[in-house]
Amino acid sequence: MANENTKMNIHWFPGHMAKARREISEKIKVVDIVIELVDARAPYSSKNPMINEIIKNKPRFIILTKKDMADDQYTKQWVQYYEQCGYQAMSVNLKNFNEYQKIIEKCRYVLKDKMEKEKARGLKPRAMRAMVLGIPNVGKSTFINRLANRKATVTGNKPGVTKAQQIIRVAKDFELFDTPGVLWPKLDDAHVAQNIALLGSIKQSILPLDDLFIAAMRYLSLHYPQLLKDRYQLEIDLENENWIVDAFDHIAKVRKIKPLKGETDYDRVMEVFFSEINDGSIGKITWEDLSCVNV
Ligand SMILES: Nc1nc2c(ncn2[C@@H]2O[C@H](COP(=O)(O)OP(=O)(O)OP(=O)(O)O)[C@@H](O)[C@H]2O)c(=O)[nH]1
Repeated sequence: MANENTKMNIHWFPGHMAKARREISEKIKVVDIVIELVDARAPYSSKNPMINEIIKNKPRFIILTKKDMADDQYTKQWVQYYEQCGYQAMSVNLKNFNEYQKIIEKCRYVLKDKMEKEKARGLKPRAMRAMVLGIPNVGKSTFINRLANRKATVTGNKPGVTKAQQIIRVAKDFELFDTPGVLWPKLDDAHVAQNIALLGSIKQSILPLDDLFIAAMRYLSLHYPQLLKDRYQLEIDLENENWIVDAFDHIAKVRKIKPLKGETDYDRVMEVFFSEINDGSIGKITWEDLSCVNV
């Protein structure tokens, strides 16, 4: 995920949020369906907290990306949950996904009534129009590029849309904004900030790294002890008050990290650990279950 690191520099200030919101609110007027991307490894934390207010009551299709890096069991539960909430939902690995027709078909299904009503009112038949939204790093560009498949024709600016935005036609009856709406995560919530730092959607270093390390280790020891055992031959006993120091020392030993001035090189241990979390080499991990939606 080396190229992800270059993308983690977004700092959201109130001005940025207001601008993003304004831009999306403007575009949304000419959109029939919103395709919202969230990261399957933390579907709640990778959602924008104000999405409902921003997109109002537009039909929504929620796509959980990076399912190849998430826990399949949790992913299934999250997809079911969104379906129960009345949305279309699907999990994908965008690196190996070629069923974009399926996505277009689902959009057609959702918009069938609307399009038929327009036809019955004598309006000229037109293509459905979609817009992709999501917080940084969830796969928006990958999704748009693949869906557009480069062959897409640029249909140009439409009335009511600012100049820089282009709408591309990706099927006879399906159009898409060529740039995604970038939304902010709920960074004032410590649980969310930690999760999205672990996903690589914000710079890990904007949080106290040792807190992030402790939270991640605690979570893994409770939910994925086998992954820690397989990757680092590490078994954590949270009852032991020294568990975190032991974990640092153990990983340093297993990864042959040289001591610094006679002490475990804690920074290097964290660097190794976070990079293995980011590139998925520790295993398929989901950082939150459905219990967080009631928070
Ligand atoms: N393993 C895996 N990687 C993915 C998937 N989808 C996207 N990626 C990777 O995630 C990184 C971010 O993807 P982008 O498409 O640039 O994400 P974005 O949402 O446009 O990011 P911003 O431009 O920061 O808003 C890239 O390295 C992609 O290759 C997926 O389903 N699985």
